[in-house]
Amino acid sequence: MIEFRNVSVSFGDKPVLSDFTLRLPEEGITCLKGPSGCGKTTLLRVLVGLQEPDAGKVEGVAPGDCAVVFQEDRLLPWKTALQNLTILPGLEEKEALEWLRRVELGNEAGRYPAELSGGMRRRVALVRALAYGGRLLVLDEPFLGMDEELKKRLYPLIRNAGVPVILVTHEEEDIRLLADRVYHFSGPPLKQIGED
Ligand SMILES: Nc1ncnc2c1ncn2[C@@H]1O[C@H](COP(=O)(O)OP(=O)(O)OP(=O)(O)O)[C@@H](O)[C@H]1O
Repeated sequence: MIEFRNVSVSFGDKPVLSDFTLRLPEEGITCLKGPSGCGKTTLLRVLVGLQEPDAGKVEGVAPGDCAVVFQEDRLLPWKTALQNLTILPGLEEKEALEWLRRVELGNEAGRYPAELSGGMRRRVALVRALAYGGRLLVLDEPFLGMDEELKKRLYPLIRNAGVPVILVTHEEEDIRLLADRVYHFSGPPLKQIGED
C-alpha cells in the first residue's frame, strides 16, 4: 500500500495538495480521473519523488521504485529511439529493438525524437518505462496522440506489465478496458470524491 500522509504542495499562493491523504493499493491497474488542472500530475510528481512536498510525506515507495511516463515524453533529443532505450543499464540492443517492435516502431529505431510523431514518441517513452521495470509503473496520459485502434493493441502491454500500475487518464475507453478500480478527484486543491 502506498500512502500519502497529510501532503501539502502550493505553487505561489495556490494550494494544489492541501493536507492530502490517500492510500493507493499496490496491485492491478488503478486509474486516477479528474478535471484538467485538479492536481493529478502534481500528485504523481510527489509520488515519484520529483516534487518535494511543503509538508507531509509519501510512504511505501522509494526513489527509483517507479517507472514513469509523463505527459511530455522526456526522450533525449540527441539519441535515436533505440538509443533512448539502451541508455537503460543492462538493456541490450536486441532486447531494446524487441521492445520497439512491440509498439510497432521496429522500423523507426534509428530515428531521432524530432523525426517521430507525438504518438510515436509516447510509445518510445512507454516501452522505456516498461523495460525499466521498477516496482510500480506510473503513467500520466500515456495514450495521448494515439488512435483508438492503436491504443487497443497497446492495452495488453499495460495489462501484462507485471507490476502495479497507476494510470492517469481522461479517456473512458482506457478506464473501461484497463482499470481494476477508479479514483475520482476534484480540485485544486485535489480531493478524492469517489471510487469505483
Ligand atoms: N510548476 C508549477 N508552477 C506553477 N503552477 C503549477 C505548477 N505545476 C502545476 N501547477 C498548477 O497546479 C495545478 C494542478 O496542475 P496539475 O498539472 O497537477 O493538474 P492535472 O490534474 O494533472 O491537469 P491535467 O489533467 O490538465 O494534466 C494547475 O492549476 C497548474 O497550473
